[in-house]
This record gives sequence, structure tokens and C-alpha cells, in this order.
Amino acid sequence: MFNYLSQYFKLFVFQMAVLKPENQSLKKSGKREDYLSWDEYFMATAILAAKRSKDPSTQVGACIVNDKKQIVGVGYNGMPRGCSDDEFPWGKGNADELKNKYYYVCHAEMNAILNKNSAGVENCRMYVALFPCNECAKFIIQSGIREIVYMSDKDHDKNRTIASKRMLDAAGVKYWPFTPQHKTIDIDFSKIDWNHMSQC
Ligand SMILES: Nc1ccn([C@H]2C[C@H](O)[C@@H](COP(=O)(O)O)O2)c(=O)n1
Repeated sequence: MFNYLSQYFKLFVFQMAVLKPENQSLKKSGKREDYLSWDEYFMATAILAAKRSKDPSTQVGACIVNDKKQIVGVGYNGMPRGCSDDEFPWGKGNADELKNKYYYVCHAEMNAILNKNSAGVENCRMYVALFPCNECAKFIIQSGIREIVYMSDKDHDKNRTIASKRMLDAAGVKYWPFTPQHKTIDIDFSKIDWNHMSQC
């Protein structure tokens, strides 16, 4: 009995020592608190990539991440290599369909998969600004990507999205929408103190 009480007392003393104000440093390392979550970081990377898109109406970005939280592929919607953005059409709604972008543009998801910097993207997660269309769903499934995190489902009632979800569901690819905790993630080069690299 005495031994039990003695051990309990030692544990109590240790706990009080750790929690004492002067030892708060063990709990408060002083780390910055307002950092991006992993999901925000990867979705923001997709949105940043979308800023490279020349599409005047819809800029889409995608970011592929492996189970070690390493970015293994990034892409945005754009014309194929060698097909000049200044010569191929960015139109939509033209009676002559060859003057619209759709026959030519590569989707962000496809580019992210083809831009992969690893042997494969099996079992990876894709962060994408806009829900994948049916053609992208085929690429995603065949590449082995297992999860999709998306921001916009604006085309949810279009057949290309309905067919996409039908295939993704059948293939067991999970998908869910993402709501970032930060309303804005600013990259304002003029606001960064380059002498101290502080963005706070
Ligand atoms: N999952 C998707 C869907 C569309 N895109 C690209 C392809 C086009 O550049 C644009 C769609 O144009 P809109 O009809 O919205 O004017 O977005 C993509 O990359 N991934």
C-alpha cells in the first residue's frame, strides 16, 4: 500500500512540475499558430496552379499528394505542348465547334497526372478546384488515385459530372468537398519582409 502511494505521489509531483509556469515551454514551444492545414496547403497549391491557366472563363488547378503528404503532381487546364495559347481557340458557344476550346484543352487533372514527378500516383489523393469530368474520372481511376478533394461542383447537374461520379463510385474512388479554414490565403510579394522572411 505504501509503495502504491509513493509511486502515485511521484507521478503527481512530476505532473505538477511539467505543468508549472516555468515549464510551460514544454507545452508552448512558441511555434506559429496561424499556419495552413495540410488540406489548405494542397488545395491552395491547386488554386495557385490554376492561375497559370489562359482559359478566360474557367481556371482549374489540380494537386496530387501521396500518403507521405508529398506533392507528386500539379497541373492546370491548358493547351497541349506545341499548341500555342495564342493560336488555338479559347472560345465557347461558337456554332463552329472547332472555334471552341473543348476539342483542344487539356484538363487540369490530366496534366497533374502526366506531370507526375514519381513513378506512379497509385493510392494518392487529388486536390482539385472543380469536380472532375467523366474523361478526367477515367484518367483518375486508371492512374490509381483513390481520393478526390474538390472545391466546386458547379457542373453537378451535367451528364459529364453524373457519369464521372457513376464511374468513381463503381471504382471505389472516394470524394468529398473541402471548406478551407482561412477565408483568404494571400501571396502579396510587397507584404513579405524579405530581410526577415516573415509573412505574419
Ligand atoms: N474537371 C475539369 C473540368 C474542366 N476543366 C477545364 C477545361 C476547360 O478549360 C474549362 C472548362 O470550361 P467551361 O466550360 O467551364 O468554360 O475547365 C478542367 O481542367 N477540369
